[in-house]
Amino acid sequence: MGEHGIWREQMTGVLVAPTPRRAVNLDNVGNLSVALKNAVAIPDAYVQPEGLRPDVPYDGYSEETDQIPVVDLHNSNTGTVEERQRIISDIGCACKEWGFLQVLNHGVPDRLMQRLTDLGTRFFQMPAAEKEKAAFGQVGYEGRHVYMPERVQWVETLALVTGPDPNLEDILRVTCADYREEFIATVNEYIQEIQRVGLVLLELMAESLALEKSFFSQHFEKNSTSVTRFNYYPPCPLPSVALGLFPHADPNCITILNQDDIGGLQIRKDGRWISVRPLKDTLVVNVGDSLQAWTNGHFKSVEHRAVLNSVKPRLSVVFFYSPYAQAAMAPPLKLVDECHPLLYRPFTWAEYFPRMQKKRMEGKVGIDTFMRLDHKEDSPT
Ligand SMILES: O=C(O)CCC(=O)C(=O)O
Ligand SMILES: [Fe+2]
Repeated sequence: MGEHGIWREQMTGVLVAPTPRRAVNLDNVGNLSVALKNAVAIPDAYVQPEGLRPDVPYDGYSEETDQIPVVDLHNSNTGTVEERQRIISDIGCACKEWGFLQVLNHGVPDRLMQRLTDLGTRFFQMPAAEKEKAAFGQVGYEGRHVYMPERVQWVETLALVTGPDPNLEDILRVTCADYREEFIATVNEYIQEIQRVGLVLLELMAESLALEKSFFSQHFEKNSTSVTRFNYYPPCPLPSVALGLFPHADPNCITILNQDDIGGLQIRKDGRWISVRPLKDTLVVNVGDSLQAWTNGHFKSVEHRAVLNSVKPRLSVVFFYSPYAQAAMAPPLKLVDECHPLLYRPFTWAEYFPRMQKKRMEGKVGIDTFMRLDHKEDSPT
């Protein structure tokens, strides 16, 4: 069962202690300093080492923010050949250059997205004891995310296996009595919709690489592996020293994220952190490490992190999508040539996932450690 959640730590009074437990340098934090004027302290475990503290505040939007690719899927099925070709090419560029895009007109009803985020928020706003009834180690509720020894991420999560053997009903069995049925039905409805979007994206991605349209998607149609995770970031009195999620790349193939309108997701491009502006009714799409390897490095997984604000809680619902566990992710010959020598050996999700999980990776190095052909220390762990 879960240990202390963030809220419980607040209850202990640590967050309202009159004297800061650690001196915090508020220089160079831009407009966050205003919000931080009345800040007091947060538990030491949430204070990150200098090098990890966010150098860009959650709403520090820049020119680069506006260059993040936004692709309108409206004509992906019904448009002219040229319109469809344009979408394919935009998605291809986004996956090669950014590993990241936002998609509009994806077809998931706005009402459903809203209902899902409302129910997720309702879950996290329950008392700690209620949430902890849904804590089962790696799945379900987790109120304290220790990432490196002694370092904790300022987030609470609810992780649900949504494929191939969903555990949603088991996880919620003894909690959320008032809205359990509605929560389960809404998640199930959302999963149907988001899988459909995922398959469309995988088809467009394959076409952008001049592969058969079903090259990737055929391995997702039956028994795909998916986890859906609700991330809840309570307001943090000292957002310039804490982190919601440490920098990481997702290990799966593609990630589709539905978020509220607060903001806090940042991606790293060419060494710089860029704040992603939440766009209404838009889904965020990440290339994950497995797809980077499967495409022989033509697509890049994106390093990203979640930063905090001191005023409002934030919720994101993240769908991590991978093929069925035994599907061989082998780069196609078409993507291997003199300029692009074979980088990764074929692997399955069943093989990669447990290895990656055992070794907590920092930043964007997981796939290279385990699957890259020229990696020297690829020893079994
Ligand atoms: O909440 C976010 O914006 C990021 C979530 C994320 O990166 C993850 O859950 O892997
Ligand atoms: Fe992520």
